[in-house]
Amino acid sequence: MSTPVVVVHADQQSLAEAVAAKLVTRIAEAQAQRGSASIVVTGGGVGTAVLAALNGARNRGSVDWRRLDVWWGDERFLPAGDPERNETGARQALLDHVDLDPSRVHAMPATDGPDGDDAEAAAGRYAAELAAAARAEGADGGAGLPTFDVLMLGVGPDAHVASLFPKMFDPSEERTVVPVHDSPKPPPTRISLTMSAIRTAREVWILAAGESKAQAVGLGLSPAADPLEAPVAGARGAEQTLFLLDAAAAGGLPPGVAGSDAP
Ligand SMILES: O=C(O)[C@H](O)[C@@H](O)[C@H](O)[C@H](O)COP(=O)(O)O
Repeated sequence: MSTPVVVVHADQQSLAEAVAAKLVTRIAEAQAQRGSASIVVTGGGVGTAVLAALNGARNRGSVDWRRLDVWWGDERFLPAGDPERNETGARQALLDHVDLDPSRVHAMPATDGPDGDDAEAAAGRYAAELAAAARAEGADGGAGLPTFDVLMLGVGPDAHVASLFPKMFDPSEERTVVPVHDSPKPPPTRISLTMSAIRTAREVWILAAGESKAQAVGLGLSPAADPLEAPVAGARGAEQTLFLLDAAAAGGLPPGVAGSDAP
């Protein structure tokens, strides 16, 4: 498990642009190394701003979009095309504007999909899609997950990540995808990767902007925090964990944790 590194940008827009440029670099590196790349995207304000910035990034031509897999960390369990779905926001911000292979865009199921409004079955279906990708990659160590080069997560003011809310998930859950009911953030029914699935990613990038996130970010970086109460404190990448923040979200860093200012 990697120790988090904190990078602070002036404001949300410069954060989004810097993360987008960095993402292009990581994707291009992964494609050079193993022929393809895989990212996990997140819903929410900053996550969507990053995808919009990626659409406008000067270096976006370095990505071979046909050799990119796009997965979701969580989804709001609503009908396809609903404006509240994370998929809808991601498509509008980026995915509809680049030449992706549609079979590599792995949206989470919608309530008008094959499982209807059965969130358990929909979560199981997504887990099966992940497991199939792991088998196709030939590198499945039994976890049922393909390689995730970069997994991005927004953070809630309550310190949730993906749809793992404080005291509402099982940190030792062995499944890779779970249904979530009675979410404190609307809508109430969601689908989410589990903490164990998140932690298999090579790199986990936590994205946060605004003063309302400062306390959650502080908890996420505090060695004393209990991940069950502050899920962001458990979100770590296998090789690297980055907290990519704007100045306001970096307002409550714990003692001894320094954020380096972005150049
Ligand atoms: O579907 C969702 O709501 C998310 O995936 C959720 O985990 C989100 O990323 C955070 O709540 C941050 O959202 P904001 O950046 O909008 O505050």
